[in-house]
Amino acid sequence: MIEIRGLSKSFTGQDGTVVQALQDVDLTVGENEFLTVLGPSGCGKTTLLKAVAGLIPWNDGDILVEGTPVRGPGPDRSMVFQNFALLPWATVLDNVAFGLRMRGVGRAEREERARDLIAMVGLSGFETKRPGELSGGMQQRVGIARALAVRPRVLLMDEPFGAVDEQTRRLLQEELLSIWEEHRMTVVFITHSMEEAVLLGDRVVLMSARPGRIAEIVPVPLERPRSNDVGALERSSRYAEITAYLWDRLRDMHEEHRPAKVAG
Ligand SMILES: Nc1ncnc2c1ncn2[C@@H]1O[C@H](COP(=O)(O)OP(=O)(O)OP(=O)(O)O)[C@@H](O)[C@H]1O
Repeated sequence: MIEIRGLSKSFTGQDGTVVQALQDVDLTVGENEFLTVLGPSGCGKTTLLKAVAGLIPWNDGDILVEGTPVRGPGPDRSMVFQNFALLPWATVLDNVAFGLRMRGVGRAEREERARDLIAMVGLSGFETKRPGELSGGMQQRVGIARALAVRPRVLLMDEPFGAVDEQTRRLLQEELLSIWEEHRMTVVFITHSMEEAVLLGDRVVLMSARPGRIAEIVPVPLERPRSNDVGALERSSRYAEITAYLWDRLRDMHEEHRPAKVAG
């Protein structure tokens, strides 16, 4: 579904220093797979996602989505950002319908589709509100509805639940799981939370510190559907085993990058 081959990306800062954000990344994401990505801060997770979204150019390598090389953004891919990135002056309805409007979908159809999506994310009744009038969790629901409005084959999520409280995060995780269970699409989901990575993912990609590479891919053989009893899943021994393994691996990766102690 998504094939990333030999992807490298560097940034040149204003002072001329070059930061190698990604180096030789190979990754294949399966059709309708839910892939979660974990890695230390600054290892290039967002850069990887933006490249797949077609939002930034890269130096080397190829990205193919359903066999077609990525050359820029497209209706087959939608992105959900951590900071919601909604239009502050537009209503919930207009925010959700925005992508459809850009694609020339007529008003009646886009509003109908937007209303359905608003209902799907539990925001019926808030159509005429503006983002500033909503809580963080509600704003992220709008972000998700907006991303889904164009019926993408690929949903790219950059730490979407990082800015909301724990309870809201849990609700959003369950909602996302149930939307994905019903509508199936390929999801690449970045998170800083090991628990979240395991709870949601079919596989967890561990990225190493800069320059970002794929350190390991850990399968998550937990049963699906998972949305109906996330609590039971978290209490299972298999869940505990996988999260413990990820902890160990991330600790090892951290140790590898710690400067060696000087003797004496
Ligand atoms: N536009 C840019 N210009 C210069 N450097 C950049 C730019 N975008 C990212 N970088 C650098 O590239 C590296 C990777 O950044 P990226 O945001 O992809 O990391 P990340 O893994 O998503 O981090 P975090 O987990 O903290 O969000 C970082 O060192 C960052 O400073």
